[in-house]
Amino acid sequence: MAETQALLRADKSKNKAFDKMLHQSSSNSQVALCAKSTETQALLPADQVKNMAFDKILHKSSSTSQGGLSAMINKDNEAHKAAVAEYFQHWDDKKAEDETEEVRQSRVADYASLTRQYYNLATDLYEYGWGEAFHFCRFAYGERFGQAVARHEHFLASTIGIKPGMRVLDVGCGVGGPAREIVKFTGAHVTGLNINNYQISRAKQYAVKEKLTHKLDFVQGDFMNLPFPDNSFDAVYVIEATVHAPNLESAYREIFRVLKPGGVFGVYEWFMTDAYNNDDLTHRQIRLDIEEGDGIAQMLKVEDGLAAIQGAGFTLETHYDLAEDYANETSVAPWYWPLGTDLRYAQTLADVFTVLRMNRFGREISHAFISILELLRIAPSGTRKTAQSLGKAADALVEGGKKKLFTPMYLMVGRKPEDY
Ligand SMILES: CC(C)=CCC[C@@H](C)[C@H]1CC[C@H]2C3=C(CC[C@]12C)[C@@]1(C)CC[C@H](O)C[C@@H]1CC3
Repeated sequence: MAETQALLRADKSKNKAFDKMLHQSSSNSQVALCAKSTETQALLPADQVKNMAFDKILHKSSSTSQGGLSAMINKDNEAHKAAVAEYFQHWDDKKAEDETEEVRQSRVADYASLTRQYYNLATDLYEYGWGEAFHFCRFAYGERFGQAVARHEHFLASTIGIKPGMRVLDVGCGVGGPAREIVKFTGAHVTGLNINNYQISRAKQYAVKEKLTHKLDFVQGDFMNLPFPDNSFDAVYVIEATVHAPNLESAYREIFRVLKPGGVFGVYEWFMTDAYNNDDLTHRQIRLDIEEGDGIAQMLKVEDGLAAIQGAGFTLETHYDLAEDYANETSVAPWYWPLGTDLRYAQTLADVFTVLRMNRFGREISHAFISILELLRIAPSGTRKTAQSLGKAADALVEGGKKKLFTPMYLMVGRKPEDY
């Protein structure tokens, strides 16, 4: 029964990258083998099996690599090329001035493969440049980069009241950096969910390495169709992930469904602010560059998010923009500073070196190096294009942050009514 339902729910859309590869790649027989390897896979929807096989071939053994750079060069070239083509078809030659609703809707319709392929391409660069927690944060006086990142996670965990013994869901868990930190900080059990197979396999490995497997599970799945029964979790959190949703209210409604009555949901959401004007071409270009370089089909405004969380059934308990904290509270640097050019915000000497892998200067050097690796065929085809697109997004994030058009940390806390 459950199997039939899973098959009925299967996304019928074709995985173009996989099909292209099947015809081009030297690893065809490997693809076929992977696609029908285990009994478990026979129970999964066909497209999910295909995606798993594709991702396995693309990443080869790089999911066990130590760091981003060595993982980056250990890829199947044909599969990487196919992933780049599938991802960038949505943005190549698309300019802000001639953006139409139709173009945006075609991205939205393809959100699942768009998000999956984005993280197939960007994960190693993220790990190399930023670390294992894929989100922004606020910075306090004298606080190291890593400390600030962890504090952002602690803040959400304590705001939604995560306690030892609770069962918690992390939606869009990346490679599990925040989930590991929240387990250590609270003693709760955390299940991480992610659409990208590669991120899930890395998250599982880090959990083993840090001896946390008794407190952590990682499950591959789409947050638009959560693979959990109703009323499963005491708390759910999202850190900068549901911006990939094709429909935010439906994503939040799934979270509402899996939460127990009285359970709490906390999210740091990416939004364009009230200051954003879509008729202003400069504003629109900033939004488009962020969307392209961050794998986002369509970014919404704060007002849409507030309507979505309440429309999903939550009682909204708290909402405000943590980015505003820089102006009036305890932060000494804006959230976007590590991507910019101003090294004076560094709180420790170590941060100067950390930030050199992320900021404008460091990016220019590392992206030139990556281009050489691709020319020498050490890095797979399309690595340079991906790095350039991430760089463009970084500039747009800084610009959007400076102009207060965009925030990556709009906090919303909602509760599922006790009597639901
Ligand atoms: C995409 C979403 C919803 C969240 C991720 C937020 C951030 C962790 C990333 C947004 C832009 C990313 C860039 C990098 C790391 C991760 C982000 C800050 C790099 C610094 C990684 C190293 C590359 O050489 C340059 C990247 C620029 C963008």
